[in-house]
Amino acid sequence: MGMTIAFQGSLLDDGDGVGPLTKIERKSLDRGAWVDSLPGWLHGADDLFTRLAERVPWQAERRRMYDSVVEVPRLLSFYGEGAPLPDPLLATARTALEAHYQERLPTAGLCFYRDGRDSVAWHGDNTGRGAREDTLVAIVSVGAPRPLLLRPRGGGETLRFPVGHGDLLVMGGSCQRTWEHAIPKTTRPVGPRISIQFRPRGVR
Ligand SMILES: O=C(O)CCC(=O)C(=O)O
Ligand SMILES: [Fe+2]
Repeated sequence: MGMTIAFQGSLLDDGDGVGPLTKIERKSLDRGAWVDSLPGWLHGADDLFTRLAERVPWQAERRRMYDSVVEVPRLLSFYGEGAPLPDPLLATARTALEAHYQERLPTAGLCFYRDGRDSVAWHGDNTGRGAREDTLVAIVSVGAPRPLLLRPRGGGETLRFPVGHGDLLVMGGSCQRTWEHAIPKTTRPVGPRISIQFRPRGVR
């Protein structure tokens, strides 16, 4: 906690930085899952969007689906353990999250949703130990908001969290095993959004 206060002070000077995580709100979901959310957590989010859009080596990926090869409907970039993050503000965000949750979050996955045709289908981040253990996935969003949807695996009410412009959303507990999340496609005109997912070792 002392750490949180220390870097807040040092970052307020130039407008960039993160707010106090003490204001985060937890919503308990059933089956041992929870979601923490803090809108507008990251200051300077719009400039960060511009920097990331320009500087990150974005990749279009193709995946095999049955007999055909399909383009993944978003651009991706992955910063594995030890890889320097593409922006100092992301390093600040990670340090704050690690201090708050008392857990190392050494990998960062970045997704670029260019427009409403880009999306991510229903899934849990349960490759690796997320398949069996409780995990934490912290998502920082910059650019235009898109709804992140959450629903219990096997059916149930869908929850909707609009995320963009510096919002923080953290999925925890059993969330990756017992719930699924998605960013649905939309035909409405929407601006581009970049999502940064911080994860513990062995979670993907
Ligand atoms: O764009 C997001 O915030 C979600 C991305 C996601 O679920 C994933 O990459 O696993
Ligand atoms: Fe995910």
